[in-house]
Amino acid sequence: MASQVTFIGAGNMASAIFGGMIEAGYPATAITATARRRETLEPLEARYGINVSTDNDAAVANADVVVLSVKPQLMREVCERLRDVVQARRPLIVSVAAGLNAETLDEWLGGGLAVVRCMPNTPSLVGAGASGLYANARVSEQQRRLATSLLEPVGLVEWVDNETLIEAVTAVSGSGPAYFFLIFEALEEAGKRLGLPADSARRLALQTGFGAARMAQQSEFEPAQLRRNVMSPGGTTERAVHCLEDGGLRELFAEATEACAARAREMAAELGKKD
Ligand SMILES: NC(=O)C1=CN([C@@H]2O[C@H](COP(=O)(O)OP(=O)(O)OC[C@H]3O[C@@H](n4cnc5c(N)ncnc54)[C@H](O)[C@@H]3O)[C@@H](O)[C@H]2O)C=CC1
Ligand SMILES: O=C(O)[C@@H]1CCC=N1
Repeated sequence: MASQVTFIGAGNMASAIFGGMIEAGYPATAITATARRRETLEPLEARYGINVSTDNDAAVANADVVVLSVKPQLMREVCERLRDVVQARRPLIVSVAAGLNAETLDEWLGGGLAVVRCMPNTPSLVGAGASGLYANARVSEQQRRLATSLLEPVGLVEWVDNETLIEAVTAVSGSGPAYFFLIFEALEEAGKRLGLPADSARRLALQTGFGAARMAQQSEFEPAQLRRNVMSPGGTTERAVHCLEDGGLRELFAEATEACAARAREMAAELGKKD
């Protein structure tokens, strides 16, 4: 029988994950999602056929897995209210919240729990996500496989063996879609400045990003070689790439990802503060 999975906080990330699970054949009847208001839940119930509830305690009472998917700032209150029912049931806890470490979550939930910390990203909504996962010492091999099977339907799953690496995952793939959206915006603007109609510029930019990613995933060559293959000596790409390199693109990515990881650490310190 399928494990009973309860999502606390039926928002974007939760619906991406359970939507993917259902598409991959997971029984909707084994999935429950909660929110504060019924209006949030009704469309999800109608679309996916999952169980919905505004009562977090009741939704956790029979769960094998509890996916914590409310905003990080709400997590403490949500966890502390769930403490009794979680301690009675002791399900596998999976958190997708940014900047909250496994130990803090475990403490808020009363302690001694198997906790998987996951950093997914929004392309999970279209089945092309990338998630980094970390398991605390109480997570069994079978629970690891279960967590993998929940996340794999919406994209790539990468386990890390040190929790601090979740900050690096956040900097690369959790926040990463925003970097690429920014590049698409900039490329579209640049295309327009060169005279392309706006809609053509956007389509060309997006398809080029998609094509480059797909090609790099399928190719036997690494991205640097694929880039060199486009750069004919003395040609157009060489000029453009030198311009980006001279402008400090690599250093900017190093700085941006460091800033991102530092913010994740800051959030962990702020949110995990003891009273
Ligand atoms: N948006 C992103 O790119 C990413 C988000 N995350 C994490 O995912 C988590 C959720 O983010 P989103 O889905 O974007 O937020 P969201 O705002 O779409 O979803 C949160 C949901 O929680 C519900 N909620 C609020 N209080 C509740 C309570 N007391 N009980 C039950 N449900 C309650 C809200 O009604 C809402 O539906 C966050 O912790 C965030 O850090 C992680 C990776 C990427
Ligand atoms: O910006 C944030 O805090 C969240 C976590 C990763 C993506 N969005």
